[in-house]
Amino acid sequence: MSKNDKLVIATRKSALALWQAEHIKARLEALHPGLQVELLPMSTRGDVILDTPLAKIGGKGLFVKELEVAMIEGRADLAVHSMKDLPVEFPPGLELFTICEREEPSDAFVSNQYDNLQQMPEGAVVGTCSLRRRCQIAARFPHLRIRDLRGNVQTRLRKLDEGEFDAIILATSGLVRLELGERIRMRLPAEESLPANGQGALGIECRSDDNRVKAYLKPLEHEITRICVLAERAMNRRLEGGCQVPIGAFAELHGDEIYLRGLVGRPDGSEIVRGEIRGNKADAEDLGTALADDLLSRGAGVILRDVYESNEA
Ligand SMILES: NCc1[nH]cc(CCC(=O)O)c1CC(=O)O
Repeated sequence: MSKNDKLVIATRKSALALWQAEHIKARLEALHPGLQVELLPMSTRGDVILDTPLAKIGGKGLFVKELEVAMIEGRADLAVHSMKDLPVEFPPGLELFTICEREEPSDAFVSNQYDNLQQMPEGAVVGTCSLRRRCQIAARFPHLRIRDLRGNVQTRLRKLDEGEFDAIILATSGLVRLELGERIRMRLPAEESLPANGQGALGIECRSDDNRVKAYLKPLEHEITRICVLAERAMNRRLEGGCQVPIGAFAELHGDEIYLRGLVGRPDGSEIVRGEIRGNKADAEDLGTALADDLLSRGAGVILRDVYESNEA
């Protein structure tokens, strides 16, 4: 780590992505005096195609491809991702090196009229683009109408304020990062809305062979978060679930014990298979895989097959 060294962070241009990149830049510069960190803001295909549900246009990878090319070509050294949005696999030459401390993992209920979902009357409209949120709300509140809501955090709030929706559901961490936490009327407990794997945690991707960059990133690693997120992602990997299927996965660490909860459901909420598992933190990935197998054996396998078949038809 020489004096006057420089790192470049490839980032999307949404307010949340820029906040996340700035946050990591500030942490790196505070940790390593003399290090200079620059942002390289880029548009990705996922940002350009705004009017189609994500599941239909190829899913999460769309938001990271351009950033990864920039790292492979050496125009950037790292990329900061929401762990939730990251595909399970990485291209050759790149890896997820750092998992940073998780902030609030919950989903947030945002409305200008209501304090919570329970208060909403027959036919009221809830906006979300996440099948996972849709499924869990539809199962508990069949009298509500759920409509697709895409766009970045500000766009979604604008659509709420313009009256297109009576309430919307967003990730708590995204709102808090953008200093919009006061818009939250209720943080949904995990029993009501089990979060997505990795929700609330940031991950940093870099070149596998770049020890200079890795040395700078090392102190940002948060072991507890890594253990939890590894268990959650292992569950998703075993389910081979993309974003066409509602899947929730949420791990907590109590001492050395992991408590992992998972669910697989039908998008209309007509069926949800839930499970949980406890075990030692050393076995994080095995626990995730075991919970996935348990869910598959109790009906999740049928749901996954049905959803994929109906997509192909
Ligand atoms: N899918 C969009 C996305 N990706 C990450 C976050 C912010 C929360 C996080 O870091 O997990 C959000 C917004 C949201 O879901 O409301």
